[in-house]
Amino acid sequence: MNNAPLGLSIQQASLHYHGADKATLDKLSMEIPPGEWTCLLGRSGSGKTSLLRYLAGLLDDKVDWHGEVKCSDGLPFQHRIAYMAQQDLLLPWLSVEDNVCLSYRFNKQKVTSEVKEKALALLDQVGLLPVRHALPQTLSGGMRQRVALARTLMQDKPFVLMDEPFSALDAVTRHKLQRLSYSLLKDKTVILITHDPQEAVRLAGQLYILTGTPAQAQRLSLPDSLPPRDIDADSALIQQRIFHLLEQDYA
Ligand SMILES: Nc1ncnc2c1ncn2[C@@H]1O[C@H](COP(=O)(O)OP(=O)(O)OP(=O)(O)O)[C@@H](O)[C@H]1O
Repeated sequence: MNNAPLGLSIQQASLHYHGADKATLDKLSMEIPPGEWTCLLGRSGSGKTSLLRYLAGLLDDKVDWHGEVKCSDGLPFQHRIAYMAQQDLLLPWLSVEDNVCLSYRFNKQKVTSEVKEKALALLDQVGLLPVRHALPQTLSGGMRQRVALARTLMQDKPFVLMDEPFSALDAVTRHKLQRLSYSLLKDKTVILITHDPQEAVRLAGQLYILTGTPAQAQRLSLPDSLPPRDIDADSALIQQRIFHLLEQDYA
């Protein structure tokens, strides 16, 4: 099987919730390059989550959608994505290890010894092997998001859609988890929604900001350095520009 990372092209997309007065997105175009992180910013309500949920196939019966979504290999996009949300969505009655294997249970696939081995290897990578039998409520927020990250990796999909997965964490834990996620998802094509300009500039291979009502996507340039970036003068300037664009859109 060819495991080369895949890209995605979204062209002239419009999304309109049934019964809503006007469209949420209109004429939105984005190029998502393979094997990179594409970060998506925008004021609250601009339509970031709607876009991701539509791509994940979660809005098919709720919206009218026009436009083209094309994978670089020409095959359908849906069913080839993993989704990681702000809430870790761990099942409280399952152990850490069983939560990581959840997609197998959902798909009624057997959790074989090979599957278990893979889950344990991933828990080791996210530093949670010692707590594999623990229940989620006994873990800190950062640990729970690491379980969610291991579960996302367990699904082994070429596309990973992340909706503010680090936003509830303290600054240091967030920083560590950004670095860990970036290294473990290195062969994946990631779309990350964030409200944090610093996080966006740190992780983005590509940066879009949704502006206007209905929203369109505007691409911003990034420093020449490779992500994950440290804060320097160039990245601070881009953060400033993001703030400026967001402020204008809130006005
Ligand atoms: N099920 C729904 N039916 C009708 N309108 C909806 C529905 N879900 C969201 N919307 C509307 O679509 C718009 C975009 O919402 P969305 O949650 O995608 O924005 P967002 O940019 O992700 O916001 P935030 O940053 O606050 O999470 C909002 O005006 C919202 O009220």
